[in-house]
Amino acid sequence: MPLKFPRQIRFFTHSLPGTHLAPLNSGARADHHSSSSVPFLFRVLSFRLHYFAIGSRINFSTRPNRDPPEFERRSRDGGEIRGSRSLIEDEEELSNLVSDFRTGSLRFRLTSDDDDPGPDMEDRSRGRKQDRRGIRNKVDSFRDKRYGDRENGRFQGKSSQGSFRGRKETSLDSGFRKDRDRDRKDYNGLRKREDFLEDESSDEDVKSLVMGSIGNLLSEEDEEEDEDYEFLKKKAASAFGFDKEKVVEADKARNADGVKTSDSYLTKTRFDQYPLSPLSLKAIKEAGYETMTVVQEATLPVILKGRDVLAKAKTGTGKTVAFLLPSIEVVVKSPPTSPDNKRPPFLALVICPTRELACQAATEANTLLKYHPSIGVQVVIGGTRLGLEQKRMQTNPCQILVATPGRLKDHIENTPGFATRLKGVKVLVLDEADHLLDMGFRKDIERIISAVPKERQTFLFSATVPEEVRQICLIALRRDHEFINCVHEGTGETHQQVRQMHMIASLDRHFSLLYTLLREHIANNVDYKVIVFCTTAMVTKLVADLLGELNLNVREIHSRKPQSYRTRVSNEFRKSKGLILVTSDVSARGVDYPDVTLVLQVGLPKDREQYIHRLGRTGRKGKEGEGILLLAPWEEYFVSSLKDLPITKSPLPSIEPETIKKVQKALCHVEMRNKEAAYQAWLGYYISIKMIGRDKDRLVELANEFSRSMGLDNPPAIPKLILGKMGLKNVPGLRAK
Ligand SMILES: Nc1ncnc2c1ncn2[C@@H]1O[C@H](COP(=O)(O)OP(=O)(O)OP(=O)(O)O)[C@@H](O)[C@H]1O
Repeated sequence: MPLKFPRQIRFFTHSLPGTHLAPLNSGARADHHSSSSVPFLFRVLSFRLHYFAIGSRINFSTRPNRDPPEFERRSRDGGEIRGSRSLIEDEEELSNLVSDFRTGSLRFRLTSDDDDPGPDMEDRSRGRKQDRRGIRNKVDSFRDKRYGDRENGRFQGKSSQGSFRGRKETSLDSGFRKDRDRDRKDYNGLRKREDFLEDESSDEDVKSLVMGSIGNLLSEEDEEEDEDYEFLKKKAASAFGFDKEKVVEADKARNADGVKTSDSYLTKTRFDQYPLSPLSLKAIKEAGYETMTVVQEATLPVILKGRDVLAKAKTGTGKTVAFLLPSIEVVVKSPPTSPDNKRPPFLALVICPTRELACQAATEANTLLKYHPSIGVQVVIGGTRLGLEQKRMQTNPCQILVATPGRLKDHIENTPGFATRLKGVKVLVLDEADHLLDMGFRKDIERIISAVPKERQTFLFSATVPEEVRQICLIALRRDHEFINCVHEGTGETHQQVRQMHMIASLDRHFSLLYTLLREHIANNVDYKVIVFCTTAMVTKLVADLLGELNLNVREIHSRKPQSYRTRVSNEFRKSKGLILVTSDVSARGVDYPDVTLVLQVGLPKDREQYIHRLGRTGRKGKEGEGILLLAPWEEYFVSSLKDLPITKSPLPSIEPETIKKVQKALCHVEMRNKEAAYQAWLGYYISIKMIGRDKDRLVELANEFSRSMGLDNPPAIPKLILGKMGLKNVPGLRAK
């Protein structure tokens, strides 16, 4: 039975609540963390799509607000999936559909308007109206089915009060609108992203295919449905009794008092003004932390009261200490476990998105624990042998565990006694929460949340809080959690003391330009310390090789390097000056390299958040810094997503003919196989970017431009199998082997 899954599936978004059905008080926590009780729908919703359609048509849509580039306009065809069922009836089916998207196992055919014009506009509009009615009924019946039994209990009243009231409503609505306006972000949640891919998989191409295909599906703009969308949002909120977060705008409050400026990261509040353990205070002092940073001052009192917290604060402003310090307090206050206990409980669990970040958090924890000899920290991360970690955890019992999600899940499933130890968790921290919740980690996080007790305190910290995070709050945080926003509205999420520029140059000039910019920076900064971000691991390798050939002092970090190497280089870069680190997004978030003078981003960052986090490697702790984003003309559209940030277009520095020759010569020395790998990875990356990847012919033209920029007359041949996986079979301009 044929089923058409055309373009317009629209999901509910953040406004749907999950488990937060009870008024919260300290004694009524038990329900609030159950991931199992979270309807699947909410997890689907977290993809930030709006679910409208029922009947025989399921439509996907995002709402792009920018004019697409020329080549995109040409191919604004959307895409249609044909499947074999005609109705998504319930959560399970929806779940299957989405997990099929995730795994790419769903077999679908993309058709263009040319080969299948679909219904005319009038029909579509009629269809939509029916769909809207359908979804209204769906919301009602979903609520009744799931929560009918609670209507007479604590849930009752919440729905009648509604949740979109007063300031909270305004804040959420405007935030939501802003988010909708960022069209690509609306389906970012559906794409496994590069840094995750790099960390977790070697098969970038397959995943790129999945990303690209999904991107194609989520392309249609449809402004007509605003009204219904609003209706549904309110209806859903009312149906599920969703309370909005409390927004504590720390900077704003202080500005009003005239005490400090929005960009000052330190406050006058001392740590000893709070009831912290004297041993922690001693360690804090020794670490050189005299007063609290803004985020520490804003979150500590709330956390010490026992509340869950979602905190947003700019990069490099001390979020790690902000969540570790109160976590340590919880451990200090817990009764000691018997030394005979073979499986002593973990009391605090910190989850970080990358290995580097996990190691860094553990190091900070050890600094704060200096005078708590009885409290131990362990790190479990990918890239090391599971068995070694198992042994380490057995021989060095610890109360604080810092982990990356994938490896943590591995231990839950494979390490005897591990799950039991997790049952002791009193504090759960999700660091860089938004990144953790990128689709690739979402399932792991859900699994982890279901493995720790419901009765616990939870903190989510990040410099960026997109919609996905708000949705995961529903399953991770208690309903009475506070959203502490330390980013003063209007200042943007980046630091004022970091000068941001973007430059637009054709691809063939990128390498020479990069070299020129680095040379200039080095000449002007004796203690230069530069991070160059590249789009993929293999492009990173290529750029590092090239800069090395040009005799610059370069190190590289990306997922294709062994973990031991990554750790060594990371430590070296942390301590050094006069060094350039060329890296993929594995270094984009959270990594605390002091005194970075310049962050140079070459090519399109995967999204606005990633741009902000990458830039955040400079200007830390109130220091000055500089950021340059180098794009090709066809990537310039991305800059509009940064329009609220103080980034300006910079003229291009002149490139000496000598420089061009030197770079060309250096390129000749870069190994051919590295160029081939970079070319393939480049294609894989850009095919996942909707604005670029969906016009395959144009994409290949651009890839071949990239190939020429590496000094190749002919683009490298790509194995047929990979071309097939990338959906690029028979695209003119490609060479197959
Ligand atoms: N109260 C404090 N006083 C001075 N320095 C501090 C204080 N708290 C933390 N720091 C230092 O500030 C630096 C940045 O902290 P951290 O890495 O936690 O920032 P972050 O906000 O998590 O950044 P990102 O968003 O990039 O992850 C670290 O070197 C840390 O040791």
